[in-house]
Amino acid sequence: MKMAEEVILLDALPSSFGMRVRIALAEKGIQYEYKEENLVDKSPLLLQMNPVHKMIPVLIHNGKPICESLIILQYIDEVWNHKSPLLPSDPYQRSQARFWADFVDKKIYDCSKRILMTTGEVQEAGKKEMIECLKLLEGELGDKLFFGGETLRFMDVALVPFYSWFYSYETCGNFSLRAECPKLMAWVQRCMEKESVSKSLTDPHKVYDYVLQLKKRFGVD
Ligand SMILES: N[C@@H](CCC(=O)N[C@@H](CS)C(=O)NCC(=O)O)C(=O)O
Repeated sequence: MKMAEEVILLDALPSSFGMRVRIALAEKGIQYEYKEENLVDKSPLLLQMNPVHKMIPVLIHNGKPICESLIILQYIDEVWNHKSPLLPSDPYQRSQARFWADFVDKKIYDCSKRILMTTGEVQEAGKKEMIECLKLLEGELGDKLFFGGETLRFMDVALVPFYSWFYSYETCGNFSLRAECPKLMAWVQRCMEKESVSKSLTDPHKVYDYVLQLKKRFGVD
């Protein structure tokens, strides 16, 4: 890394989107300063660096902010292109990795919210759709070791943080994702063998504590 590079990550431990950035920085071997944000009392720095969405994660590289986790991953890949490429060089393969990462953002997050923050029929529909989505992802993984093929790439980094939330989905939804999606679980284990992943993922029980706080705050039981 060049001298005088300053890399700061504004993040919150339970955030899957933040975990993505932590994994990418670890894959690239980038030293950075981690700053935990309190999302119910956001810092002036976060409001200044992400005035549009006021959300974490934000990567601040030499004073300049980059927002939105998937955009941050692409930025990291372009700036630190000396090792561990996240996106493939072939344009079609790149488009496919981006497509599936976008699918995760459009579907998985939405199903999670229904599983964690609703009850009854809405929650049931969320559970059903989550299983459908994960099975679809299993199909895309096929017999490959990783979504990126032989090694961890963009789509793996985009998806694996949600594993930290699986325990909460299963506990709140009273169902077993592990039983439904064994191939995906085997992929999670392969990802977890990488230090960049195991060190970046937040303990599922800590995520669950956070979920319980959220439920209390929003009056969901
Ligand atoms: N699309 C965004 C989502 C980021 C996001 O949802 N961040 C949440 C925490 S997980 C946040 O900062 N929430 C604060 C708020 O909504 O006020 C990304 O990929 O970075």
